Amino acid sequence: MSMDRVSGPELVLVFSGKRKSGKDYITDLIQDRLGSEVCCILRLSGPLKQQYAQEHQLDLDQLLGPGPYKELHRAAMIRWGENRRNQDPGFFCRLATSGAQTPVWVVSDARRLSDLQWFRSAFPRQTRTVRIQCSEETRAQRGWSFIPGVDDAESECGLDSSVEFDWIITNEADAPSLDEQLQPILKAAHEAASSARLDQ
Ligand SMILES: Nc1ncnc2c1ncn2[C@@H]1O[C@H](COP(=O)(O)OP(=O)(O)O)[C@@H](O)[C@H]1O
Ligand SMILES: C[C@@](O)(CCOP(=O)(O)OP(=O)(O)O)CC(=O)O
Repeated sequence: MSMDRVSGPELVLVFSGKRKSGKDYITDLIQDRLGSEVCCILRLSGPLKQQYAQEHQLDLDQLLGPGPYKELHRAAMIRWGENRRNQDPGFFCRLATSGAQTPVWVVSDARRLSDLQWFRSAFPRQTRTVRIQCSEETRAQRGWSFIPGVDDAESECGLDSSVEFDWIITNEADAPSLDEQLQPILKAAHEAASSARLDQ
């Protein structure tokens, strides 16, 4: 089946959540369930890290991974990205989405109202928002500790209030299983994929 789509996505799932809440883990799981023909993961931090690594001679693979390396550079990357966004709020959204061709897009890391606004205005019919949440204890077990200038800044708190999410996922050991919680999202994705097939 050809996926050379020119018509844009059928569904755009925009994820947000604090660092170590599990955004990468859960969006990977969703892509696993849907397959890469149906679903691509778009990271707004992807083009940011790429450009930042190039300008500062850093190891891009390590910046993209979940380990401590990116934390060393996070505060400076936030400042660098904010400069860019202040000039053009859609800058990273446009770069991250250019070339995406699957019917379902999973955006793994919205952080600011301007990110949501960009997707809602570019894809008003297709955009749904998903919040991933968990306790600070769980985040700490995954390696998180509070850093002033990072955890109290817009990058982490920009979507804490005044957003009504379409779905909220609790990523904790004692919450219902992720498969169960992700069911309505996967259902919407399957529907979007079949309507894309009908359109072809
Ligand atoms: N439900 C889970 N089960 C097992 N490990 C998890 C789960 N959720 C997250 N993790 C692990 O916790 C760490 C942080 O998750 P990650 O997805 O990188 O968070 P974020 O992208 O929100 O910063 C990673 O090492 C990840 O594999
Ligand atoms: C400078 C950043 O883009 C770094 C984001 O890196 P990740 O998206 O990898 O972070 P977490 O998954 O939440 O740990 C943050 C920003 O404000 O743009």
